[in-house]
Amino acid sequence: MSTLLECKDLTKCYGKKTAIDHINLAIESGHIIGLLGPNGSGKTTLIKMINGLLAPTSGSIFMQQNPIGAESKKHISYLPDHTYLNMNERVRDIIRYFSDFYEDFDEKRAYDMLGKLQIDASDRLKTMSKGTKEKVQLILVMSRHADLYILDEPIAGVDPAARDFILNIILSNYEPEASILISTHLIADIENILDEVIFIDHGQIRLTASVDDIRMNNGKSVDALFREVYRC
Ligand SMILES: Nc1ncnc2c1ncn2[C@@H]1O[C@H](COP(=O)(O)OP(=O)(O)OP(=O)(O)O)[C@@H](O)[C@H]1O
Repeated sequence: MSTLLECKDLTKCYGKKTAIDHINLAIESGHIIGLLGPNGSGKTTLIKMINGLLAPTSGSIFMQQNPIGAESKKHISYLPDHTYLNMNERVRDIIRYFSDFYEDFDEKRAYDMLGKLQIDASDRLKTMSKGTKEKVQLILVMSRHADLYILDEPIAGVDPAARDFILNIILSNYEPEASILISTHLIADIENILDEVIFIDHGQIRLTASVDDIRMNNGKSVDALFREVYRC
């Protein structure tokens, strides 16, 4: 096990608003980590900085000892909270673009997952339901052989019956040495696949713990602990 990602004294301000407040964080390889926090706690801001889409106000981020940049992007597969795909495209054409763009993209894996979810690769995105579009985007992201997968709300639009199936697809399509950082409000649905959680609040880390420790020490599920910690 080695450190994949490190945030050192990381801060992001939007004008006078501090969205991320002097965060220190390390993500080890081979773990599935839930990034959990209430609305506006800073999850998406943190994720965007890790993906090089926002510049920190101060502090630094290192991916495999390198600062965030072109090299780190080769090793991070990112599912954003909003789609960036062209809705007019057919799935098979998008797969071809991804295959051309990312050296680590595995077309066979993408078609296997599409088949399991009975999604027709000749369909255009704009003809699909919101949940199916989300499944396609998740498949694209999980079809890369990345070292770190960052999923911002991966199952929000997927119906409850399909969620377990999607989670299994996530689990069966990443290498044991890779890590997955998942931001979600659907904690109860996802906590069974998590190894660790990070609770974030007002841009600060409130708790980092293994899911087993939470269950043993608190006698609670992660969902129950979250509701207790963040009770309004
Ligand atoms: N572009 C922006 N300009 C100004 N303030 C912003 C901007 N983006 C986010 N913020 C503020 O930064 C804080 C953190 O927002 P962020 O979107 O990172 O939270 P989040 O935890 O992802 O929220 P949610 O769970 O609702 O998606 C919030 O107070 C938000 O209003």
